[in-house]
Amino acid sequence: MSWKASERLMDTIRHYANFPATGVSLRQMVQFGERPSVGTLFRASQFLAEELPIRLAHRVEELTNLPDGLNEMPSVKKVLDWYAQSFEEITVLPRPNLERDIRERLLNPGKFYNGRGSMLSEAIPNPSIREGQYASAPVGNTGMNGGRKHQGARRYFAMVDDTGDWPPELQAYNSKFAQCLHKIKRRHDGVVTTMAQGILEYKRKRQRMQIDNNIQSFLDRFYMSRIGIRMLIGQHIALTDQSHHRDPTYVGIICTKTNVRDLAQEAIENARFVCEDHYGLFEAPKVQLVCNPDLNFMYVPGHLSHMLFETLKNSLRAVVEAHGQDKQEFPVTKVIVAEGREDITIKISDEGGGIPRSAIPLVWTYMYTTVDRTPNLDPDFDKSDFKAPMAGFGYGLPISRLYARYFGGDLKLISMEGYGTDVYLHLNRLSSSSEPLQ
Ligand SMILES: Nc1ncnc2c1ncn2[C@@H]1O[C@H](COP(=O)(O)OP(=O)(O)OP(=O)(O)O)[C@@H](O)[C@H]1O
Repeated sequence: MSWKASERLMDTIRHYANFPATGVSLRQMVQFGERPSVGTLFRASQFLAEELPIRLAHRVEELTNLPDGLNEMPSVKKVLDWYAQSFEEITVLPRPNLERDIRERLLNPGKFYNGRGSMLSEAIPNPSIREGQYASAPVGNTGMNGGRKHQGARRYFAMVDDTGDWPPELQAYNSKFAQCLHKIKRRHDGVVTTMAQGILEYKRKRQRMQIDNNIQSFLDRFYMSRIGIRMLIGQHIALTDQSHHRDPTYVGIICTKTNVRDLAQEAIENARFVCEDHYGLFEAPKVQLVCNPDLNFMYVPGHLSHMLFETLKNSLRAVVEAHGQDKQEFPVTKVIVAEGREDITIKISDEGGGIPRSAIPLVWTYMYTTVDRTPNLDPDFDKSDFKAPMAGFGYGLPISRLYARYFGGDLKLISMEGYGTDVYLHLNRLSSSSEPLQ
């Protein structure tokens, strides 16, 4: 790979990094409906063609300025190059030249659509975070009163009329743009593993056991931003690709009727399977699930599966290790799902001996694990987004908490040392809260 960012590109990146990211809510993401029109998709592409470079630019800036030589680690540089290259690909993609009336139609959809054009439910602040907790750069420092004005002009969703007679350039641009996003998504598949590798390189070089608070909060911001970028990209690709017959409960990758019991059951089976496999058990410890079978809500099934699988794996591991692999019977882990007006809460209770209180803050740090041997980190090992290339890296809990917070939920852990652990996964069902990026 000989790609290298030019000085000019870095200048453009610095310019984009002056603008704040615009958070989008789950509710806004589903407003597209099952089959958005060419015009609507084009508007969304235009939003993303500015928003994604802004988000990527913030990451490049942060990676460039990482303290204490962390920015010099080969794997960190590799990640930085991916971000810069993706930034370039989006910003150089030629936009179509549109006739005036088409531009009018796109910009003032209301006029053509019985006044229902650009309706948009506003995103409310994310309740799970302190203001600015995952924000990229000091906002306010945007010069030319840039940020705000710029932000107001851009909307993620605008319903544009669906008469079908859009010029072919629009359709062509939409599919080029989606292809470009697809390529970028694939390029970034290995970011978590490669970044983890970079942190390992740093820890070895500096002979550090743990990472400090600065680096911890950088990683939180970095991975949170990655969740958002991939969410927007994944959503856009899925919305554009209307070739196959889709499930009507899906809008992009969001399922408007995510069935909690089915997903939990599947996560339990997967975690038990991994546990049997890992410890060579005839039968993994049992898990009891208490959940209303009709409980559905709007969510991204991939995110929920990921969080459940990670926490269940932890519980099963703790149970087996606390009671000994040679046991015939283990205490049952309980998964209780409660349905409130605001939240759906999933409690995972195990009798795996708990965690000492002094170690609780550590479980949220990256790279904290009680697995003796961290597995070999080959960035190509498993590039799938959700499955567990991280086994034994200590990424399970902190990343799951980011997923929960991303849509206004949270992940909490309470332990009784000597007995077991309760993990509470709160999922916000109002879903109008913004991505926690501002
Ligand atoms: N239910 C639990 N009971 C006891 N200890 C736990 C439990 N959940 C997590 N831990 C402790 O917290 C540590 C960190 O958990 P985390 O899920 O972040 O990483 P990991 O399981 O070690 O590796 P990974 O999840 O990345 O494969 C674990 O190594 C374990 O010591």
